[in-house]
Amino acid sequence: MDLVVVGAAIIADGRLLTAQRAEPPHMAGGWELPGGKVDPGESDEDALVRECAEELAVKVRLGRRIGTDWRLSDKAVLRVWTAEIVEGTPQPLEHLALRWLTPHELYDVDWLPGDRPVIDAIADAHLI
Ligand SMILES: Nc1nc2c([nH]c(=O)n2[C@H]2C[C@H](O)[C@@H](COP(=O)(O)OP(=O)(O)OP(=O)(O)O)O2)c(=O)[nH]1
Repeated sequence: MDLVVVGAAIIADGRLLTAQRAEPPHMAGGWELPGGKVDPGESDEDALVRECAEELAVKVRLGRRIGTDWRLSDKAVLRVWTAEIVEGTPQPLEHLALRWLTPHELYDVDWLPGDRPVIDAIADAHLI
């Protein structure tokens, strides 16, 4: 069974929120979608709402799924949903930094390799 990682494409005012990883060392400094691993027995959607609360101190409402399973490695897949913030202002509680990217800035950060096709899909579908 693949390990499932869930990620949120949080969009507000035509911008996409991205977060800079603090660890592990080989990923630190790379930019990703907020999210994390689904716990045993937890639904993907519940995990994503929980991770956004833990990492960003915001309550999110999930929207549509972006694509299907995006392969991260031979053992893990990434599943992504659009999301909107319904409560709070994002704080980098577990990240080095946060950035809101306009469509023009979408490729200005050093995305984790696994995220690049997802960002392409977001751009192609004009989700921001
Ligand atoms: N959250 C997130 N993780 C990603 C993305 N792209 C990507 O390759 N990953 C990788 C990085 C990590 O190896 C893994 C997610 O692990 P994590 O450390 O964020 O998960 P977690 O919060 O549940 O952490 P932990 O309980 O293991 O400490 O997936 C992404 O866009 N968002």
